[in-house]
Amino acid sequence: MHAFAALLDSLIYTRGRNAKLKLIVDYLLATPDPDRGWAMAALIGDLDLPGVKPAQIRALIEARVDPVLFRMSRDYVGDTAETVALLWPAPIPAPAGAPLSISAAVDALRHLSRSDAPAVLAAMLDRLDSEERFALLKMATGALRIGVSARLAKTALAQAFGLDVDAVEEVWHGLTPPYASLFAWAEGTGEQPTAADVPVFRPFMLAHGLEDAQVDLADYAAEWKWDGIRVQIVHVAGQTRLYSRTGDDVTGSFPDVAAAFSTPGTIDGELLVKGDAQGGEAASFNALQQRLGRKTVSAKMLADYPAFVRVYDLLFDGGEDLRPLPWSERRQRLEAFVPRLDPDRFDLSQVIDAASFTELEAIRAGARDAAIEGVMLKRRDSPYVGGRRAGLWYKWKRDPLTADCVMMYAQRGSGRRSSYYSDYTFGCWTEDGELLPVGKAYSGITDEELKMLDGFVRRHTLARFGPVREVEKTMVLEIAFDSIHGSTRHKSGVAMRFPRIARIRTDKPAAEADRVETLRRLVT
Ligand SMILES: Nc1ncnc2c1ncn2[C@@H]1O[C@H](COP(=O)(O)OP(=O)(O)OP(=O)(O)O)[C@@H](O)[C@H]1O
Repeated sequence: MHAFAALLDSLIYTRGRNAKLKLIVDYLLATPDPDRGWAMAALIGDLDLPGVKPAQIRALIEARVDPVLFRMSRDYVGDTAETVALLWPAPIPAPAGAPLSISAAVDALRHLSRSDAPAVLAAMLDRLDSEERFALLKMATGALRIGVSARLAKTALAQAFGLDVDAVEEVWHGLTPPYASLFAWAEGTGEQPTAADVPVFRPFMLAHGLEDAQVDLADYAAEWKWDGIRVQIVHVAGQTRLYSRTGDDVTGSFPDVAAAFSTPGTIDGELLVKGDAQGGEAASFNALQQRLGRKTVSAKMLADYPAFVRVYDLLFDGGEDLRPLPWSERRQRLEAFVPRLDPDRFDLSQVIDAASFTELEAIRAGARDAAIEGVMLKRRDSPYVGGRRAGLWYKWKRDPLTADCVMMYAQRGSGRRSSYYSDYTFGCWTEDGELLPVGKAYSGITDEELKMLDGFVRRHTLARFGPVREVEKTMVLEIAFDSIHGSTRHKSGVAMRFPRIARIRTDKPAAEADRVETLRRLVT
C-alpha cells in the first residue's frame, strides 16, 4: 500500500499532465504484479468493489474517532476519507507482521460483508500510516477523484512500456484487473491479449474540419455526413454490443438495432431514426433526440422512433481485422457485407458521385435531406486508425441556413449579461402583414453589439411585462440556424434548431424581413 498511497498523495498535489504521467509511469515500472494491476484498476475506476456505505464509515468513526473532532476537522479538510485517515489513532502496541499490500487490501475490500465491514476496515487501518489509510478509504468508498482520467492512466501505461496508447485502449476492454496478460504483453513476455470471444470496442477514426482547403477527388472519396449519433456495433460469439463515440456501451438504449445485428463483425456508422413518410429515409436529429438519454425504451418509443444505422465502415469481417486495409478496399468489403444485414435496420451510406471538387460543392449546396449535415472526405488509401489524424478524414459541414427576422421582445440575460437586454424573441411576416414569433436567440453577438441592441431596446420600448419589454418592430436580425421543424407550440407553426444571431441588419427595413411562409418551405 505504501507506494500506491505515495503515488496518490503526489498526484493530488501535481497539476501538469506530463508531471502526472511521469508519476504513474515511475510507479508502474517500480511495482510488481499484481499490485500495479490493482493500482491501475483503482486509478481507472475499474475495481468494481461492493462499496462501503456512509453508515459503515460512521460506525467506524464512532468506534475510534472523537465525533466532535471529526465534524470540526471534516469542515476544514473537506473530505471524509482524508479526515478519518488523519484522525485515526495509532494502535499501541504497533501491529506486527508484513506491511499490507494493495492486492491484499483489494482482496479484503472485495469480500467485505455488510456486518463485518467496520471491524475489517478498522483492523486494516490499524496497520497503515495516514497516507495509506487515505488510499484505502478512497478505494473503499468509491471513485478516487484525484484528477486522473482513465485515458491518462492508459497513456502512462503505454509510455512506461513503449506501446501505442490506442493499442492499449483496444485490448483493455476485453480484460479484467489485475490485467496479468496485459503486463506480460507490455513487458514482452506474453502475446498481445486478444479478445477473440468478447465484443470489444475499437477506438473510432475521427475527422478534422476542411476549413478553406480543397482536396483532389482522385485521392479522396466523398460521402454524406449524416446528422445522427456515431455507433460501433460488434457481434462476436453470439453477443452484440453497441458502443457510442466515447466507448460507452449503449446497447440498452437501442435493443431494436442490437437484436437485428447477428453477423460476426464490427461495423461503424451513424445511428438515425426513420422518417415517417419516406420509409427508409432518416428523420431530422430532432426525432433522434426522443430516443437519446433514455434508460429504458418503451414499446411505443420503439414503434414511434424506429432506429436504424447508416453503415460507412467495416472494421472486422468475422474475425478478420480489416483496419490495416486502405479505405477503398474496406469499402468494397463493406459493400459486400451490408446486403447480408437486415435491410430494415441497416443501409449503406452512399458515396457521392462527383467528377470535380466544384461539382461536389454544388451537390453539397443543393442537399435538402434533413439528416444531411454536410460532406465527409476520406482518403482512399488510408487505413482505419483510431483518433483524429491529419489528412485522412475531413468533415465539411453545410453552411447554416439564415433568415432575416424582426426583433419583437427583449429580456434581460443572466450572469454577466444580467444588466443587459440580451435575449431576443424575433418574428417573420405572415401573408397578411402580421409579425409572428419564430424563435429566440441570445448568442452570436459581440459585447459592443450587445450594448448597441440593449440601447435600442431601452429607447424603443412599447410595453413592459415584468422582465420582458416589447419593442418597436424596426430592428432586423439575421438569424442563422441548423434546421427548421414544424411546431405546434408556436403560432407560426415552425421552430428553429440552434438559432443564433449572425448579423444585425441595420441596413434592412423591417418590412423586407423574411416571411413565415419562406421558413415553412424549409421544414424538414
Ligand atoms: N459518412 C460518414 N462517415 C464518417 N463519419 C460520419 C459520416 N456521417 C456522419 N458522420 C459523423 O461525423 C463525425 C465526424 O466528425 P468528427 O470525427 O470530428 O466527430 P464529431 O466531433 O462527433 O463531429 P461533429 O460534432 O462535427 O459531428 C463522426 O464522428 C460521425 O458521427
